[in-house]
Amino acid sequence: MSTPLIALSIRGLAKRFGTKIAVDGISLDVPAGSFFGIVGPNGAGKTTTLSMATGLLRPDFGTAVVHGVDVWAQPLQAKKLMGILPDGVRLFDRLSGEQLVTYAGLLRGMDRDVVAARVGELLAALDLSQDAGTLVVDYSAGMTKKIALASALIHAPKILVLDEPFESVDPVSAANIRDILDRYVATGGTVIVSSHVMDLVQRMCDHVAVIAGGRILAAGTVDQVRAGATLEERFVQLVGGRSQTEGLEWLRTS
Ligand SMILES: Nc1ncnc2c1ncn2[C@@H]1O[C@H](COP(=O)(O)OP(=O)(O)OP(=O)(O)O)[C@@H](O)[C@H]1O
Repeated sequence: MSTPLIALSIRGLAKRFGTKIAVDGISLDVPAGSFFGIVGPNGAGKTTTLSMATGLLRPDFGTAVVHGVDVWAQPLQAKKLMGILPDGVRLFDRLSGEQLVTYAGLLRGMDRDVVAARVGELLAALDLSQDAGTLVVDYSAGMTKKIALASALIHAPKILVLDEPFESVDPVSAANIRDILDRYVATGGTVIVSSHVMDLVQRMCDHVAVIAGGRILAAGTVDQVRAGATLEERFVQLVGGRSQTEGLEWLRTS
């Protein structure tokens, strides 16, 4: 069997905030054309890792290479290859949804006519056409997530890195987004998603990495990692930390 092409290669990424080690030397290969899930408990280091891997947060140590391009040594070339949906996005929210996605396309150096056509299609696919003219500051949380996703897709990148893309998104929109991502992967694109929803990751992704305490606890195909159990069962086994329900005796109404 030939070695798979690697879309994203992370080596020894580490980040400390004061005394807190958020990411403690993470190495990971994401095969090209894979749908790769990143899961882990709150505070595990997922966002910090993805931010360092996509050029948003400078690592203390380590490297990230996207399709052979070093993210920190050649940021412009690397960013052309990536579409990023960061967590807690701060958008230019005094623009309308349509203006924001158009701006994202023009920033990428795309032709104005192509941008206009794609913006229309993206807004329709994400059920935002009705609100194309509404200012993003007036969007709901789910609508904001979707318009940020549209901005990440407009230039048809080779790799998509999506931090919690389904958070706050309604089930119909989530199904539409999954269809869009499935089609993108089927045509050779690579998707990396972080999520807390194990069931979703198990159904949607072909690969997964479990992160806790800034380290990788397991990584591989979903079937390898879950090893016969459900991903949720395996996650709880690996991560531990189910808290006792003792205590909180005061939390009752009678
Ligand atoms: N800018 C920052 N300053 C200080 N500490 C930070 C900063 N960003 C993250 N941390 C800390 O680093 C650790 C990892 O945070 P991170 O946001 O990467 O976790 P996460 O896995 O994405 O969590 P969640 O699932 O809750 O979104 C946490 O302990 C967090 O408090």
